[in-house]
Amino acid sequence: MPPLPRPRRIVGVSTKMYFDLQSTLSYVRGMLQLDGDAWNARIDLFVIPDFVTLMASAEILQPSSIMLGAQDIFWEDKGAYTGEVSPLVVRQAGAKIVELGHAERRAMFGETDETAAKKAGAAARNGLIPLVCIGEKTHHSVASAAVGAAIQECTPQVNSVLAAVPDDAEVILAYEPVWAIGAAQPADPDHVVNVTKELRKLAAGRSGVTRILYGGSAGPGTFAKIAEGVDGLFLGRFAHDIHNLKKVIEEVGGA
Ligand SMILES: O=C[C@H](O)COP(=O)(O)O
Repeated sequence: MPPLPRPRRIVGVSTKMYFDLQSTLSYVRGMLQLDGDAWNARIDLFVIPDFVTLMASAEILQPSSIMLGAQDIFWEDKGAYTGEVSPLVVRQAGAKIVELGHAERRAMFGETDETAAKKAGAAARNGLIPLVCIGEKTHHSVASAAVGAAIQECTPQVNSVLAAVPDDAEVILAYEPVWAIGAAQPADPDHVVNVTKELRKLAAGRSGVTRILYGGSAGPGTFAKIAEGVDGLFLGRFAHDIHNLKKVIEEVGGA
């Protein structure tokens, strides 16, 4: 059987909790300046700021095709859940994407495959695209063992999410090996390609679009080395300089 056509490429950046309020808004304004360039026709672009700047970011991005995301949601839409953020409200605030299961939330805030899956279901129910972060915690020094171990650890992470969303719902999976997040450089390209090619098979029967991104110290120069396995990049620190983001967009968009 010939390989399925690959989905449209997509690049996004999370500000995590790196910026203060004004810095976030000026970064989002900077992204707006990039809109309308030649990449527009070829790739999708998104930004995931903190919750507090979500509505102001939505207003800035309103004239553009740049998609807005939130860094988390709760799995219920309304009720006595003090401190949680409703997927319904996130959608109403202008978000199209919601990031779930990031390694930092798994390590520090008790996120599990089960909670990420429940939140993914809530996202789809509210018309949000779940962007679920998956990845193995440790890196084996022998390359072949590292690939097998990563696939084994990531498979249940992917399957639990896919089981929780309708078959035709759009899903983004961000492969982020935990050991490559916040590092000096991204994971070895062969490792990323070998793991993501296998993970793509887990979603092969779905009717909804499933895109696979790489994240973890990615920046300019990363995409070309792993394009065989992924549909784009999910960026952190190295895209917080808007000039770097522009370079990545041009690389992924093929300009
Ligand atoms: O959300 C983005 C990823 O965790 C990557 O972050 P990083 O590029 O700063 O390592």
